[in-house]
Amino acid sequence: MSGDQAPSLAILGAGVMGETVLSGLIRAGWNADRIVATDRRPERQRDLTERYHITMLDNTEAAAQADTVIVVVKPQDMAELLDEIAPVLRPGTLVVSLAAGVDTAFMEARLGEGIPVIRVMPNTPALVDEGMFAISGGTHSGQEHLDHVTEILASTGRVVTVPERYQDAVTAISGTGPAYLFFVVEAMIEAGVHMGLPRDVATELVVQTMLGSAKMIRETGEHPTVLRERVTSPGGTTAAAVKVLEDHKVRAAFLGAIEAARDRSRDLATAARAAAAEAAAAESSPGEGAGR
Ligand SMILES: NC(=O)C1=CN([C@@H]2O[C@H](COP(=O)(O)OP(=O)(O)OC[C@H]3O[C@@H](n4cnc5c(N)ncnc54)[C@H](OP(=O)(O)O)[C@@H]3O)[C@@H](O)[C@H]2O)C=CC1
Ligand SMILES: O=C(O)[C@@H]1CCC=N1
Repeated sequence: MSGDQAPSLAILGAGVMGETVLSGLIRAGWNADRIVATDRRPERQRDLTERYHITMLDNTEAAAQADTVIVVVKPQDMAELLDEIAPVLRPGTLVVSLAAGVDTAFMEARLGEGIPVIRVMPNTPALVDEGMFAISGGTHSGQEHLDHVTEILASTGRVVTVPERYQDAVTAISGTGPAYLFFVVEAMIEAGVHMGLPRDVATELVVQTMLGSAKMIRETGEHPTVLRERVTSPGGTTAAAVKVLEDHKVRAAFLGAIEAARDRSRDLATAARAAAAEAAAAESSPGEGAGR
């Protein structure tokens, strides 16, 4: 472990999700001088420094100093980033990936023997401390690593440990899930506006209804079908609405959409491996165009 003064956590690739984690740590009381981050674009680096008072470094400087390195680049950029930091990691440094599709075997193969890795699927509601994180350990990680990552992430949401084989489905449900719910909210607001409600009134009605319904599911512990049935008066408005949703096969559309997300998560693993193979080919024959 590094000394008291050294940064103990590095966030490599501070885009949307990297900043979500970063802001959560700061809100949870982490001292900004214990966090370093990286990003490719200088204007983004300046912006993050101004807003969070953290130090922006390059990837190797950050990875060499931190006890825990969180990698949050797109799956296709992961091979290049892991190859860049592998030589500078100190033994025992924990590497945590938040990328969809990138499995622990892929990370371990690039980082080398003995580097513990954890795969996490986060979601953006962590920005308001209501995130959902599912974490899985790799071959060289133990319970202490899972506990450490749980402690870091728990400040911004709930954390569950799952077998890694569930991660593509998790990605489709909770990682991608906020987008489905935002989509439903958008559609309901537009319906309100279509029927003549002022947009701000429609938004207030829909957002509070979404929040209240989520809270009701959690706090009553009742099955959603039971809660829906309680809203559905015989011959009433809800029955009329649900019939239209069933006629349009909305339930089947959700199943299809979520399966598509799960399949895309699997494809991203293939894409990450293809990007790695392409980079290796370019490295071994630099004269043929794609060499760095
Ligand atoms: N957004 C979400 O809701 C969720 C995202 N994730 C995962 O998080 C990861 C990031 O997604 P997201 O935050 O949305 O994407 P972003 O594009 O917003 O963030 C990635 C950031 O990393 C930067 N970057 C890329 N390569 C490097 C590098 N080699 N060194 C330093 N910085 C680099 C990018 O810079 P540049 O813009 O120049 O490319 C960008 O700022 C993905 O793997 C995704 O699967 C997981 C769950 C939810
Ligand atoms: O769309 C994506 O690929 C990322 C992963 C889960 C949510 N956003």
